[in-house]
Amino acid sequence: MVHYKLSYFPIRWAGEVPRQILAYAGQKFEDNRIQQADWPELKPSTPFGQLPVLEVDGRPLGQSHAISRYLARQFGINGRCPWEEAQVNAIADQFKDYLSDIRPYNLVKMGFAQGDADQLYTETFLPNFKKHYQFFTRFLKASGAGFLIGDSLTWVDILIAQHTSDLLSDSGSVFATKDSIIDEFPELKAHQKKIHAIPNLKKWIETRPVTPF
Ligand SMILES: N[C@@H](CCC(=O)N[C@@H](CS)C(=O)NCC(=O)O)C(=O)O
Repeated sequence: MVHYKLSYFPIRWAGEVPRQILAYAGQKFEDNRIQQADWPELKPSTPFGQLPVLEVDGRPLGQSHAISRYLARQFGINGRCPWEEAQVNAIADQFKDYLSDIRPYNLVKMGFAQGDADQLYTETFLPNFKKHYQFFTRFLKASGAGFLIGDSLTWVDILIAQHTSDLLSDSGSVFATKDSIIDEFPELKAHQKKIHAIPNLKKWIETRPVTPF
């Protein structure tokens, strides 16, 4: 049996989608959470000096989206044909652009930078959130099946549903916001509920370590 070891810091962030793909697939894996004090010694041995890293029978793979794509392909949630795979990649790349656009806000919310969180919320987060959730809504409407691409689950459903869930007012996340902003995107709200009701994902979410992001 293949041995999967996912190394990341003890937070959800970039490690959470690979973890959820493994959980969705019912795949046992080593959920290796690295404490900050242990990181400097480990860093030089990783492919790109960063985490997450997935080890597959000891072979390391870096970059969170590459890890997610690899796992998604193994477990049948990377799109059902080359066109769907390309669409999945497009959503994943667009999501990275979105994260890059809202990075100043995220860094302050996570406590990694100083700044006026309220001002960044209004000027940086909100316009970019609305812009991207309009894009994602179009994909959900085109699918008509409650998934972003095609008529079945792909890993970008897991990616976007986790982000939506972090924004909910009762999420316990540092990114929790007013429900009214999610209410403007009913398709995305229903999408999050649908994806997180998938039994293996529901179980993972209920039992995973509680962290602020
Ligand atoms: N593009 C990379 C970014 C990875 C990344 O930024 N990792 C951060 C944690 S989220 C990290 O390893 N920071 C520690 C360091 O750079 O020394 C990915 O998506 O995997």
